[in-house]
Parts: sequence; structure tokens; C-alpha cells
Amino acid sequence: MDTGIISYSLNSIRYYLTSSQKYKAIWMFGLVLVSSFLDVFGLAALVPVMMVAAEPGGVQKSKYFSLLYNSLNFQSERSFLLFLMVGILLFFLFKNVFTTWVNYLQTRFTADIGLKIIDSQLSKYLDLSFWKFNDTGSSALMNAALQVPGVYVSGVLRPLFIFFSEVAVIVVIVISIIVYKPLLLAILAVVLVPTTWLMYRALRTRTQNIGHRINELRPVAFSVLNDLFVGYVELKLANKQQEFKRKLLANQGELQKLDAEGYLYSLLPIKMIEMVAILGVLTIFLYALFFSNASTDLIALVGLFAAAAYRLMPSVNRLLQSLFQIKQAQYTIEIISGDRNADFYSPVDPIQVPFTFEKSLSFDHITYSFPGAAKQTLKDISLTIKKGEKIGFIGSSGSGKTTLMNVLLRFYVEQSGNILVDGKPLTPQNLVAWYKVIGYVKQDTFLMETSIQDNITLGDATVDQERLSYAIEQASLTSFIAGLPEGVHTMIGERGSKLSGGQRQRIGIARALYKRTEVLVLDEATSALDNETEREVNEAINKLSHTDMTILIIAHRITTLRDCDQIYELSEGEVVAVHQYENLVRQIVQL
Ligand SMILES: Nc1ncnc2c1ncn2[C@@H]1O[C@H](COP(=O)(O)OP(=O)(O)OP(=O)(O)O)[C@@H](O)[C@H]1O
Repeated sequence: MDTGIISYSLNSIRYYLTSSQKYKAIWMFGLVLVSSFLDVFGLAALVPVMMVAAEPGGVQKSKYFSLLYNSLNFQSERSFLLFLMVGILLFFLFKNVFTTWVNYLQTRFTADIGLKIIDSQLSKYLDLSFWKFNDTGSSALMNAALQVPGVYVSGVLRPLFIFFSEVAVIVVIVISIIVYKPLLLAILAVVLVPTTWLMYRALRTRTQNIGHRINELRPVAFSVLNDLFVGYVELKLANKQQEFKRKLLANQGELQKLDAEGYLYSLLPIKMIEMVAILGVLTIFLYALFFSNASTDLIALVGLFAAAAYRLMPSVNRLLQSLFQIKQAQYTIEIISGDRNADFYSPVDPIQVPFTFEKSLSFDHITYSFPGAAKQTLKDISLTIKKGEKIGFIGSSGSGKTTLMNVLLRFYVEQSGNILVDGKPLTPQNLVAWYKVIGYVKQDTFLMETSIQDNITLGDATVDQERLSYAIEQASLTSFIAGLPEGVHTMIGERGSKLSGGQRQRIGIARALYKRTEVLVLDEATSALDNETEREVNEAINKLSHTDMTILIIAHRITTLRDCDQIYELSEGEVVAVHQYENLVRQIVQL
């Protein structure tokens, strides 16, 4: 009917199936067919048995039943009927056990594919280049990684099975009608095919649009909900919670409406088909009534038409419903097979070479501009840092400090120039080795809702206790942790809600130390830290100054840079000055 959407769906699955799974899919489809036939056969067998049972002496009148009766040597009609009833009961029992088993296998199979798609989606998104990752946003990614594969399984895979099994059932019915009465098929085709086709044409675009709109609305819901709960404090203080709640409710209201509309469309086909079938019956009747030469054959034909249409209708209905379901979930196919543009990804190169950092680290004529940006964010930056040095970076907001560090961390890749480690450029082939060397403590340290220990070790199953104690000590966390009832096993709350700002940053520092970071990038918090927090963080940085760690600090307060060997000042993506701490302080005092 619409080979487009069906072949599109099949192609999307093929990508995820191993060759053994492809065979399994065919085998599964065979089983689904058998269960559909059992369903049809069960109902078809019931009617003649009931008719024979209802009529005394009916067994002998029927050619097939009398044959069976005689060949099995039955002595009374009553025991034969009992035999038939038991047979039917056993058949239905078998049929239902069998179809349940097939349903189970089918759901297991589709769930396996669903899991594979989630896996592949996650791998895809974990390889996203950082700018594309930021561009897409976490709400959309969360939706595309979990929700979309779920909808794909229920909205594409399962309906595909239904579609094919109904096609097979319809084909069998049609063949039987051709054998039995070809004229009937012609009438059925004239009545049912255009209706079904028009019905599908009328609703398919609408249904597809509903799917797309639902897909637009879902990430927005995640995002607003996230704002509502993460921004609990700020939104409450600003008296904005109700406004955000209204936004979420408006979003959910539209979603519910679309859901209802989609549901309504799925109910329409059967009603329309029924109307047309009735119209067909009435037309033949009217023809018989008004053209008196119409034979009794015609009346019989009406009966047959009604019976055949009655059996075909549910199948055609399920077929249409499955197509609509796939149309509504078509966006999931677009998402899981889309975004394969190589520019969006920076996967880790499978060939990795070992690498050491012994002497120096250089930014060598680094230039970077964000995709689509008119201006360069970093303009020809060159500077060299010796191993073990502590280097500060200052400059007004937006001058490019974080971007420069992101190039060093390889989240952004320079358009020209190189990052040189001991004179050798960083390439995709030494990225894994580089990530072992470098650590990053962000302004808003990433914290998990777990214990202090798990936050420092990032959930290491076997913890190196000595390294952990060293990291805690160097990050000035010893006395704080000692004062906690459960020590390092104390839970820190969601995103570290039970910790102070300084404690959070120091956990980040401890994490870098536990990892045996050799080059640490420290982005000092811009948010107004109170004096105590500032003292705590400075104390930790101070301690680090006496290690052989190379430290690059983006500072917003001059005092943080007391132990720095050099301080680079950036302005509009360029290094405009290099300072020593004392000179800098003197300059500021003079100002
Ligand atoms: N993902 C991005 N896409 C486009 N432009 C960006 C992106 N991230 C940052 N920029 C722009 O690049 C410039 C440098 O930003 P950057 O974050 O490096 O500044 P910064 O010196 O670290 O500022 P701050 O001290 O406020 O953190 C800014 O003009 C910023 O708007």
C-alpha cells in the first residue's frame, strides 16, 4: 500500500540486525504468520461445528463431517459432537498457548533490537563533537537516547510485524475468495480498496505530523521540568515557579491533545470501513430489489459479501492502524538513522599511541572560531609552559579563556596551529594518553548523587586507599571529611547540595589528584564566593603549587594567582600581556 514507509522502516532495522538476527526475524515472522492463520482457522472452524450441532442429524447431511464420523467409527451423533467440542477446546487451548509463546518471543526480539538501538544511540551521542553536543542540548539528547528507541520499538517494530501478518491473512482470504467466487472479489475490491486507500491518504500526513510535533514537545517538557527542579531555589525566590509550571502544563496540554487526536485517528478506519461495507451490502440489495430479473444468486452473493467483508474488516483495520502507528513514529526512524554527518562527531581514533609529558607544553599559533561564527574566538595564540609551572589566565569575560582551555582539553580542535607536548603535536591518535595526563576542575564541578568517595574516584569499584587519602589531604578535605559521621562514605546529595561551594570545588581537585593528573586546568568559580570558601579553595590551590603538577588557572580573583610563575592576559582572543604576580598587584593598586 505505502511501500515507501514500509521499506523505509525495514531499512532502518536492517542496520541494527546481525545476520543471525535477520534469520531470527524471518523465523519470527513465520511464527507470527502461523499464529494469524490459527486465529483465522479457529474462528472459521467454529461456525460449521456449531451449525452441525444445532441441527439434529446435521452430521450426516454434511459431506465432511459424515466422512469424519464414519472413518472414526462413531456410533452416535452425540458422542461425535462431544468429540468435536473437545477437539475445538483443545485446538483453542493450543492456539492460545502457541500465540502467547509467539507474542513472548516477538516482544523479546523487539526488546533486544530496542536495546541495541539505545546502545547505538548512546555510542553515537557520546562521540558527538563538543560544539554539536552543546548545540543539541541535553534534553534533546536524553529524549533521543532513551525515549525515541522506546517509541521506535512500540511504534515501528511491533506494528511492522502486525502489518505483515495482516497482509498475509488478507492474501489468504483473497485467494480463497478467488477460488470460491471471483465476482465477489471484484465487488469487495471495488468497495474496500478505494475506501482504505482514501482513508490512509487522508490521515497519513496528519498522523505523521502528530508524531513530529510530539517529538518537538517532549524535549521541551524535559527541559522545563529540569529548570523547574534544578532551579528550585532561584525560581522560588524570583516567584517564577508558577510561570514555569504553567509553561510545562501548556506543553503537556498540547501533548495530551495530540495524543487524543492520534488515538481518534486510529479509531476512524474501522468505522469508515464498516460504513462502506454496509453501503456495499445495501447497494447490492437495492439492485436486487429494483431489477426484478435479479436471481436468488444475487441475494446469496450479498450474504457472502457481508460475511467476507466482516472477516476482512478487522484485518484491514489492523493493517491501517499499524501503518498509522508507523507514520506517527516515523520521526523515530529519522532520528535513529539521522545525524550521521561526520562533521558532528569526533570519535576516539581506534589506533592510539603512547605518549609522555616530560618537559613542556606549548600553544603554537592556535586559532579557533566556532562553527558559523563570523569572528575568531582565539587568534594566533602562542605560549609555552614548562612542566611543573603554575600559569594564570586573566582577561575580561568572553575574552576566550575557557575556549583556550577547551582546545587544550581537545573538546574543540584548532583550525590552525598545534598544541605541542614535548614538541610533538596532539593528534587524535594520542588523545587517550592525553586524557590520562590532563584533568579539569570546572567552575561548577560535576557531582553525582552518591558518596564523597565515589565522587572522587568517579565510582571506582576497587579504590586505591592510599591515593584517595593523598588526594583528600592535598585537596584540603581531611578535616572536613573527618568531621562527617560516615567519613568518605557520606552521601553529598543531588549535585552536591549538602556541600558548600568551596567543598564542591575541592572535591573536583581531589578527583584530579586521585586520577594522578599531571596537567590540571582549574576554572575558578566566577560566582561570588564568600571569603571562607575563597580561603578554602585558595588553600587547596596553594598546596597544589608545591606539587610537580602543571597547573593552568583561569582566575577571576587576583589572589588566586599568588603562586603563579606567569600570568597571561587575554583580550578578544589574543594574548595582550604577560605578568608576574607582584607587577600585576602593583598595577592594580596604581589604578
Ligand atoms: N559554544 C559556543 N558557540 C559559539 N560561541 C561561543 C561558544 N562558547 C563560547 N562562545 C563565545 O566565545 C567567546 C569566548 O568565550 P569564553 O567562554 O572562552 O570566554 P571566557 O574568557 O572564558 O569568559 P568568562 O570569563 O566569562 O568565562 C565569547 O564571545 C562567547 O560568546
